[in-house]
Amino acid sequence: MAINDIQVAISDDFFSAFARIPQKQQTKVQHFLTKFQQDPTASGINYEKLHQCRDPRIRSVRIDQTYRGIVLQPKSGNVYMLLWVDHHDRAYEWAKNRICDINPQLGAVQIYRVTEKEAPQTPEEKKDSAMFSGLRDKDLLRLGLPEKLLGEVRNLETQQDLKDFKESCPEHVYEALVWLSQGESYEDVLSIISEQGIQEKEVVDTEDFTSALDHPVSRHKFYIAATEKALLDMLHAPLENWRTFLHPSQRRLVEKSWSGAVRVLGGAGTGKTVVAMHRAKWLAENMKRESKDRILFTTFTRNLAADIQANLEKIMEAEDFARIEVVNLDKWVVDFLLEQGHGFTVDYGEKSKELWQQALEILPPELNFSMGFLREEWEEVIQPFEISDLVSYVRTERRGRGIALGRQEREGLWPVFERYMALMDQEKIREPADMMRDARFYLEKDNNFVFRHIIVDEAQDMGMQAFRLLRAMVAEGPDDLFIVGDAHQRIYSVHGALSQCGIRIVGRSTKLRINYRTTEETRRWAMSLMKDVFVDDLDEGEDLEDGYISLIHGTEPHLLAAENLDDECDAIEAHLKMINTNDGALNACCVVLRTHRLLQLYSSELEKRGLVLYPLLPSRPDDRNEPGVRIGTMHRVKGLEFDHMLICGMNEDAMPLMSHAMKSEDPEIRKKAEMRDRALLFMAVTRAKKSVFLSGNGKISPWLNESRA
Ligand SMILES: Nc1ncnc2c1ncn2[C@@H]1O[C@H](COP(=O)(O)OP(=O)(O)OP(=O)(O)O)[C@@H](O)[C@H]1O
Repeated sequence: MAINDIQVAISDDFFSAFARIPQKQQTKVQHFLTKFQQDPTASGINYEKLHQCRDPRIRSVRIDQTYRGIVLQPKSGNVYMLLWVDHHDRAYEWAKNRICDINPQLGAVQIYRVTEKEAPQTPEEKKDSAMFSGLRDKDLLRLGLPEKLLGEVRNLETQQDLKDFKESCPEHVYEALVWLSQGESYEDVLSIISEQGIQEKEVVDTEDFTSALDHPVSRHKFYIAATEKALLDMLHAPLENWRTFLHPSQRRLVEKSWSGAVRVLGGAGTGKTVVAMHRAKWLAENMKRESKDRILFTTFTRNLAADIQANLEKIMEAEDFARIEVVNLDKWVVDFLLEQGHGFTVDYGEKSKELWQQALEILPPELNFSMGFLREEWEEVIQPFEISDLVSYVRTERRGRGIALGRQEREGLWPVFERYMALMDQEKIREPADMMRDARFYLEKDNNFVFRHIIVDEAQDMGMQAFRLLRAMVAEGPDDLFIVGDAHQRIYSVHGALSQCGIRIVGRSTKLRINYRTTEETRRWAMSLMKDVFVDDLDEGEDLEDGYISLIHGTEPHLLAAENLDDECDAIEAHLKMINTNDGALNACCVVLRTHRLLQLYSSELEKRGLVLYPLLPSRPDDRNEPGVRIGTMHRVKGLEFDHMLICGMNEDAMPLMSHAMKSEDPEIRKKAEMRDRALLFMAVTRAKKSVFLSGNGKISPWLNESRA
């Protein structure tokens, strides 16, 4: 808010237009905005009425001789809205058919475009072939459709018509139309949007822009700078809309006090990380200044934690940011245990294989179980349920195991597990899950709640020990835990249901549904991979795939089955060259392979063809200023995004990978291993913003075949 209670609201379109004008004019716009924000009524600001403009409130303002800003000046009140900036002619053209008003049903500010000649608006006139012929005018208006667009909506017949209409339509109405066009019922769409705080109001003052700007839909569109500095920072920041323009469904989750732990599900690219970051910011900003409480923002992977830390620092004041610790959970545990004098080091599998071999020496010969089976029993039963003696082992239900074990077999197996534990003690090492358990014991012993709030990203990859530890790190109460995740992308851990770990989310569970990253074509292809499989909801229920949409469109994923490796690599090279010609920037392309062996093979093949490659390494962040096609294993791209994804080497033995788990005697373990690879492919595909290319050679992956059928 500037002086004299004058409000200057700036639309997201204005920022996009600003980013496109030359630097010289950008500087002039900044000078103009500083003046404008101080006093939009100053005599130096020349408001000019546009004669051909459909909206009588729209004016142009002079930036310099050739550039103009487009402003809305309501008849009454102290609100000024900046809508666009451009070269004189283009600015006038933009403004000509634009209308900015308050929707009489919802009370939100909307910007939309009417056609030169509005379609005839005979009430209830409907074509049978029209997409929304089943709905009455009043139903459409209830969704917030501006009355002036009713005729156009009545004329929409195909998906393409709907796509073309996107530019004219307010975004939240377009979302509702897309849901309807995908077969969601009108009632379901109403309930999705009312969940976002978008509801019909009984009384709306269509001249009260001050109140209307507070509506969640308006806040998704307009930015009100609190200070001059905030405005200038906003102009200087690269244009990343998520920093400011949260979708109503996202804002609702961020700015709310919850009575306990919250779970947020959402498909790939629906902004879970964005929401989690804004949640941390909101919590920090709403703490009492003198409070010593701390917030933990934790993730599964180290790289993501580093990214989030850098992003939070950009969007927060230093004083608030200082209250937040951003760290991946493994690292927090290691540091915490070190402080406690725990004396064990974490082993990520380097030493444990040898210890298993030693432990296996005492397995009675009549029990013919492989090392793989024993390790699975350890990871799926002993470790998560913290079994520490034979009596408990014999009594355990062994959920999720496909091979039954009788009492005698368990009695025979138990000494092997005991020996493995003793060897670990002797070597002073612990597996990551055991480190988590030990950390929890320390916390529980001292009743030590280290944090006031905890935010968890990538929760699908946290196992039971992680959830139990998180529960012990924060006292149960309002806003204690905020957990976001998507089990479609579980590529590491054994599933730990929240409720089994003491985390109660009943009545505080919600879903993000709009995909901001991938195209609708990619989203659907990825979803088809999960068509007939059970995907959990991080708890004991199922995450149904209904109700997700993407508002961006592109090409269908390109699938290629080559005769041999040479042909496949030639096709990859040709595809990359085509992208380079059409879209530039090879550094926004990423090639991924299932294994390190395949990564080496394809890297050398592609280099032979003269392509410059930039390997993705765990030790360094991806620096997009460096040239080269990005290349890495599929696991390496978790949490990242690229314009174009190329998923190569999709052969029968690579996807799903014929790993130990896939060869397990236990059908449940095979099923889980296959599911992990499906999730891995799902995750890799959904890293793409613009296009996806999938290729294999010889006998190709059944997943490429299935989707080609
Ligand atoms: N409100 C928003 N406005 C604009 N862009 C957004 C918004 N929310 C999210 N995005 C963008 O969408 C993309 C995906 O966001 P994010 O990484 O938070 O999603 P996610 O659900 O965590 O994804 P995944 O689970 O696939 O890793 C990012 O490019 C982000 O900047």
